[in-house]
Amino acid sequence: MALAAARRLLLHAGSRLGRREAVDGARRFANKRVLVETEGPAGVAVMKLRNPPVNSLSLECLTEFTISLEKLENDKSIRGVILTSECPGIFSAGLDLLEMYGRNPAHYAEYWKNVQELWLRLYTSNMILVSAINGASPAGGCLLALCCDYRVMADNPKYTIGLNESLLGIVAPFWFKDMYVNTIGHREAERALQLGTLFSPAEALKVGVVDEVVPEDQVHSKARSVMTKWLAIPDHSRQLTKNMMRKATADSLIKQREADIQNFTSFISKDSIQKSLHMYLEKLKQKKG
Ligand SMILES: CCCCCCCCCCCC/C=C/CC(=O)SCCNC(=O)CCNC(=O)[C@H](O)C(C)(C)COP(=O)(O)OP(=O)(O)OC[C@H]1O[C@@H](n2cnc3c(N)ncnc32)[C@H](O)[C@@H]1OP(=O)(O)O
Repeated sequence: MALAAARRLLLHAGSRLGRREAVDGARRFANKRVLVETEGPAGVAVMKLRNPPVNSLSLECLTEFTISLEKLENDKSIRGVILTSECPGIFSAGLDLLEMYGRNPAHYAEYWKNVQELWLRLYTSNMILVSAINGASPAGGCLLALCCDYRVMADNPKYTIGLNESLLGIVAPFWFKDMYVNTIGHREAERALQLGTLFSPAEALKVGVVDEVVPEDQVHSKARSVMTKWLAIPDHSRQLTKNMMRKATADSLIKQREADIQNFTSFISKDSIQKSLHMYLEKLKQKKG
């Protein structure tokens, strides 16, 4: 209930801001953790995640992300979205570990429902989505990128991307796995999921996790030029084709959303899984020295 009210408030606040900030034909609206600007080719919005330090997908961040996407979907003048990050060196650290650790089952269920919601919206969006991956992109960060129609990654060996859940002692759910298989094929996905591989940009390009790797200062211009190419395709034929390619994968989650929430909740509540997450969080802390 509280979340629904927050959602209504944010939608309202976002539209007021959108009107107030219209300058020279460029428009912007912002929630606290997501900034949306329309700039560059007509009909294109740039969506920037800004949830420092690492753009982890907290419940608030997921909610704001979903609302921003909903607003763009409802704006018939927008045909494409470039998804990127405002946090230096980080695209997104993925799901917020603190939402999955030390909470109660009701919280886990609420969190997972919102993860599902964002994924379904992104993966089945009628808009053209291009990701400009300008930093590290593990797990849920990689998931965001995989939802896009095209992925451009910065050529910086410090940035890695992949579904690394197994390294945390957790398991990527079937719909993460399905999308990985759809993108890189069964054998590569099987190996990368078991090993929790985080690919360098060059490796990611080789296996097909990303479509293009460019010098860091060209990620945004390349994403824009890719977008221009995709915009040249008639929307109706592109959208029907996208739907044909993605519907079965999305439907398999839609058919069992409740069961998936229950699976997640009981899995993440297990003592052994909480212990693994605790150890992983400690490791992240120790890394700082
Ligand atoms: C058949 C039965 C199966 C049943 C299955 C059921 C289904 C179960 C499904 C369960 C699956 C759940 C899916 C999860 C997907 C995820 O996305 S999990 C998250 C994975 N993310 C990561 O592993 C990233 C971890 N972070 C990093 O590697 C690094 O932080 C970074 C490379 C992103 C950035 O490095 P750096 O710039 O050096 O920053 P740090 O000092 O490491 O971090 C700063 C600060 O942020 C905290 N932090 C980092 N990541 C996260 C995160 N994901 N969530 C929350 N917080 C994070 C980090 O701890 C630091 O905090 P402090 O400053 O120390 O407080």
